[in-house]
Formats: sequence, structure tokens, C-alpha cells
Amino acid sequence: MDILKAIRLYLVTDEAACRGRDFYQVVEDAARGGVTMVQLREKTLGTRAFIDRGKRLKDILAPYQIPLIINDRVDVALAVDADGVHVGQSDMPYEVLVQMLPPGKIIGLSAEKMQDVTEAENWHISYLAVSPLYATPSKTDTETPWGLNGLQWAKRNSRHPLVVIGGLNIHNTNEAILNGADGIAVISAICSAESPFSAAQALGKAIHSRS
Ligand SMILES: Cc1ncc(COP(=O)(O)OP(=O)(O)O)c(N)n1
Ligand SMILES: Cc1ncsc1CCOP(=O)(O)O
Ligand SMILES: [Mg+2]
Repeated sequence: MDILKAIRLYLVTDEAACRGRDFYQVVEDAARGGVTMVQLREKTLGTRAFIDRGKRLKDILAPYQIPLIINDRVDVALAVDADGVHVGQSDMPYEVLVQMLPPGKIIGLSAEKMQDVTEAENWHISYLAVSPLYATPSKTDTETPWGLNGLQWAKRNSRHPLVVIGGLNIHNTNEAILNGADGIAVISAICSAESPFSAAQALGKAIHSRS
């Protein structure tokens, strides 16, 4: 697994952001458009429905060879045999998570503040999410946004691949990459776009033109 390739254009799902369209169709359109990894992020679904949705997404993404990450729930990731899990600072602690996951699974961790970045230096994670880069209506229970100076600091002080999330779109992707991000993670820029396919294509081009 080439993790730097996988985090380049990382779709985080949110059915509510899909503007009433079919959730699976939005994700498949994004896959055709070139997203490089997908995170199933479900904050309200029951466990069984979460697992069902994860299995269906895994089947949709398999032909595109796009890794599937499960947000928050290690048990769901194991049940689905997903490629990995993303946890934040209030989720399962790294020390517990790493004992539960089989070797080879992707571990993503959100860093909300400087201490989170330095603490993660001792850990075998796959990528660190600088979260949020900018304030976003898609998630409001966040710490102060990092901004570009904060991103530069994270780049200097972390040995891990960095993905940025929060308020990323076609207009600010370049500056994020130029200031240290290895990839961008988005909800609304793809899920809420008129065409998730074209949005993913355009974001992919913006990232490639900077590398
Ligand atoms: C790629 C990526 N980055 C950050 C987050 C946020 O995780 P967390 O802080 O645990 O918040 P929730 O998403 O669980 O509300 C993420 N999910 N993905
Ligand atoms: C899940 C998450 N974690 C930090 S910001 C965020 C939401 C990102 O959504 P958007 O790409 O629409 O700003
Ligand atoms: Mg979380």
C-alpha cells in the first residue's frame, strides 16, 4: 500500500452532504473521478447498518482498488475487513487500537493541536490529519483551525504523511499542498458538488499539477 498515493485525494463521506442524491452513486462517481481513498464516516447509524453500508462500499470500491477506511469504529472496520480506521483525539486511544488491528491495516489519526503532533511521533500510524485546516460548516465541534502557518509547523515537526481536512476546495488545494500537505480530505467539495465526478477530477488535477 502506497500511503502517500492513497491520501492524495481522500473522500470522507457524509450522506447529509449528498443533497438527497443516492449515497452509493455519489461515492461511485467520486471513485470514477479519481478519489484515492474513501472514509465511511457515520455519526448516527446503528452498528448493523454501519456494517452493511461498509460492506456495500467495499464492494463498490474494490474494482477501483480504492482503500476503504472506517471512521471511529474499530469493531466495524474489523467486521467489514476494511483497509483501516481513522480515529480522533476523543476516540479509541492509539495503544488500544494498535493491539486490536491486524498488521498491515491503515491507521489515521487527527491532530487538532501541536501536542497531538508531537505525541504521535512515537506511534506507528499511517498518516496524520491536520484537522481542521480551515473552519467548516461540515464539522463545528473542532479546535482552532491550523491555518497555513500551523500546517507548516506540523510539516516541520512530524515524520508522518500529512493530510489536511476542513474547508478544502478547488481554490485552496494548491496552497495546502505548497505549505506541506501530502493530500487533501474533503466532504462537501465532492459530496455536495453539482457533479461529484467532475469535482473529484478537478481536485485530482489541482493536486497533480503541484507535485
Ligand atoms: C481524514 C480525517 N481527518 C480528520 C477527521 C476528524 O476525526 P475526529 O476528530 O475523530 O472527528 P469525527 O470525524 O469522528 O467527527 C476525520 N474523520 N477524517
Ligand atoms: C470530518 C472533519 N474533520 C475535520 S473537518 C471535517 C469536515 C470536513 O468537511 P469539508 O470538506 O466539507 O469542510
Ligand atoms: Mg472520530
